[in-house]
Amino acid sequence: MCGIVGTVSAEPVAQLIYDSLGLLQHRGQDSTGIATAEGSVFHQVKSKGQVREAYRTRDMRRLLGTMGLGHVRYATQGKASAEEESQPFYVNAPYGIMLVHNGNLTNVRELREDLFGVDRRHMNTHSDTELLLNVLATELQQVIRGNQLDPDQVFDAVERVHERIEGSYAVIAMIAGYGLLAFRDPNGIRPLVLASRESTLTGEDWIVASESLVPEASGYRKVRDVAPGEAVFITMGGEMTTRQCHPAPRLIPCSFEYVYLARPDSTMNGISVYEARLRLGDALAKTVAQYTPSGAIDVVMPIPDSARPAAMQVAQRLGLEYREGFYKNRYVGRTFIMPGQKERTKSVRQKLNAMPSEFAGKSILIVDDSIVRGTTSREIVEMARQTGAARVTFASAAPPVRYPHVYGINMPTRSELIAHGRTIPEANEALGADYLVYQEVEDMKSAILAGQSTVTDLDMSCFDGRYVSGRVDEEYLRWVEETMSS
Ligand SMILES: O=P(O)(O)OC[C@H]1O[C@H](OP(=O)(O)OP(=O)(O)O)[C@H](O)[C@@H]1O
Ligand SMILES: NC(=O)CC[C@H](N)C(=O)O
Ligand SMILES: [Mg+2]
Repeated sequence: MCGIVGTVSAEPVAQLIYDSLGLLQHRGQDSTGIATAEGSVFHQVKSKGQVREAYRTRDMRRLLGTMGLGHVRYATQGKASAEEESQPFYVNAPYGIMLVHNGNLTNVRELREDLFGVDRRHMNTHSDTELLLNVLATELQQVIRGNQLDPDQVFDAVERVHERIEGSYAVIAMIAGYGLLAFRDPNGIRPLVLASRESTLTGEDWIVASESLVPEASGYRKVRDVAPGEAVFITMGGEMTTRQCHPAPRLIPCSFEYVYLARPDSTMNGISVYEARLRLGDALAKTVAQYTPSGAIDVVMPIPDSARPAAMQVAQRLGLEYREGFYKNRYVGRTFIMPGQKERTKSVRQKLNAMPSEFAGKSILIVDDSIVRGTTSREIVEMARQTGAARVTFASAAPPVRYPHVYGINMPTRSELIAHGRTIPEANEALGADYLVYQEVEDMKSAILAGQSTVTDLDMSCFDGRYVSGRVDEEYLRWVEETMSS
């Protein structure tokens, strides 16, 4: 997933970007970077790890300027540990462009060939973001007319970028001396919001970010979600222009944002993430009641953090007690987005501890938002048993994850997914619970989409194997499996 933010302001922006990245930390923990523009000079600081440890005071002092952008990375291509793949990426022509990207491109093989063979561009990393930046630079170079770059030329370039790249992308880029560009893929898979606040110098200060909680926390007013296919250009003087740059945009956002990725206090595409999670709990309660014998559950327990809203609703709907039996160490980050299975498994035990008094002799319904590799659930079931639970039922507020996610979440290999090629009883054998209940795919969709009409479809490819963009077929999935290790 990754978190991105960009801003044009009347005041220095480094601190605002740093604070925003802290708020987006849940979207990526591998590396982080900030770039600012002081006139037409870029300043940049990048570092491995999380935001709080990444920037020193002397780094912040160097980040001068009133336009800037930032990134927290959760790698989907290349290596999480590769410093040269951390973002932002920079290219010096035309003008000088600095770019951050949330998403994952699916036609990287063709892009790499064309960029080298036709455009004569050298790629120095395995990152798809480097490809994206070079496509943008090539297309911008093609459309430049006259001495001054204007928003129309920038939008023409984005139109051409949409024609060349496939997959998911929410992008923010700075063009040196000109302004800030933001655009979203024509399926609106990854999120991007636009917000502003009054400013004495420029009229308005602008911010674009992955999630709405970012501008809200800094006193900005959300203007709207950037539309699928749309591009926004904000000059360094604060003048904002937008244009739809795709002939047939559709809004098919990633369902996994609502299930797990996004913070619950964000609203995405008009849907409150928290409320969607509550509704996922309502729907799950019905399925739990259907598949478990009556009297089989004494208490409902969430796996902190992401499962709390759903678990609360399950308890309420089933008229059962809600208890917090797992204590979460707040200093350990998210497990699922860590690179490497060894680290993920170790982290579950460091992160969660079961309190025996909540388990001894009880029949527990453990609720999680999703089961992907089964790293968390396997450990949790074992911990519950070790602490004396009489019976363990496990329920997932998302359906079985049976297919790779190719749009920005690092689950590329089918064999690592606990539900791939397995029936639910077979998956449960691997988990070791007494009962295993999954949300139904259609129930998930109705729960997320309920009560609004802006979004009518969702990317649910990791649950149903239907990929909404580009050519994602068996051959491509095999190639990803061969080239990516997680
Ligand atoms: O089946 P798995 O491969 O273990 O993946 C699923 C688990 O990973 C996530 O938790 P994570 O610890 O990343 O974040 P959270 O604290 O927000 O729940 C998610 O909430 C599930 O608990
Ligand atoms: N999760 C993301 O959005 C990743 C962005 C990009 N594909 C990278 O690997 O850096
Ligand atoms: Mg979790």
